[in-house]
Amino acid sequence: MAAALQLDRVSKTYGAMRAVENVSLTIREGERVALIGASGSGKSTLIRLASGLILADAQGSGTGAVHAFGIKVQEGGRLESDVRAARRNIGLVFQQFALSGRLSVMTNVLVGALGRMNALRGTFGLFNEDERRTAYAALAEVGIAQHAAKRARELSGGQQQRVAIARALVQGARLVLADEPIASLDPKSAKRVMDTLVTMSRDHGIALCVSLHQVDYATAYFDRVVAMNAGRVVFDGPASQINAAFLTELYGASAEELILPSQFVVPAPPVAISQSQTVS
Ligand SMILES: Nc1ncnc2c1ncn2[C@@H]1O[C@H](COP(=O)(O)OP(=O)(O)OP(=O)(O)O)[C@@H](O)[C@H]1O
Repeated sequence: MAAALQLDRVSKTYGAMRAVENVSLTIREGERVALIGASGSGKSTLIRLASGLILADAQGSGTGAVHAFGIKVQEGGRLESDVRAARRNIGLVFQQFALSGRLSVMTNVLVGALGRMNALRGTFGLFNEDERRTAYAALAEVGIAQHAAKRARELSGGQQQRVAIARALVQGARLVLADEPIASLDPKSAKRVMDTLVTMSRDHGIALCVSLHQVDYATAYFDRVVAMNAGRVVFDGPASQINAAFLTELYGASAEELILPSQFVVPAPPVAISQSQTVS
């Protein structure tokens, strides 16, 4: 079975800055991975490389390759000519909500269906009844169907993130890459968004890779944690091995950024987000 995501010796340089250095990483179908690391460690760059939004350094054939479900995204510093085929399987959720604020919530979610529509229907946004039903069901699943007719910009940050998650569902994404999806949110909204992401992943078997500043969320919601430092993967293993001492050892002076603030209340364990629970 092809991996949901496979990065093979991928690097990215900006001028003299090695943002990502020789990273190889495999995420299996349905697997949930948290990506942690201090500011500037390369998390966002890695997610952008994985989705083909930016090109890796050219390093000769056989290196710098990214595949999603066996379909090539890029290799050797070149984007695959039919990158749309790979992107169809990849849903993206960003820190800044990446919705069209003046369009309705419903239309923003329907955008997820564009990749499967023919050019004419897509250009004019001629969504059919089936697509509208699917979009409404996705909005209901993330708990914001009641806001379907509102403009996206009228929603709170957390609600907008849930619109982006509904859009990934409508897209039929089998892998969701989320780049600091809770960084701009208050703790209650952040927890709700994390619950929604993990529930979506569980219920639909969608692989999930989420970059997070908050180590507490990484360990509470994910079995596998990948930690980055200065563009390199410096830890890839079970969340249970992550503790304050480990982080201090691993990150030295920048550990403070990663260690839980003492007043933080750890969110409910996965049992609270089991399949039987619907997101409200
Ligand atoms: N477009 C760019 N041009 C130049 N340098 C960049 C660019 N994007 C990222 N960098 C640099 O690459 C390094 C990695 O950045 P990246 O945004 O991937 O880190 P990050 O771990 O996601 O950080 P944060 O948690 O603060 O978002 C940083 O030193 C950053 O300044």
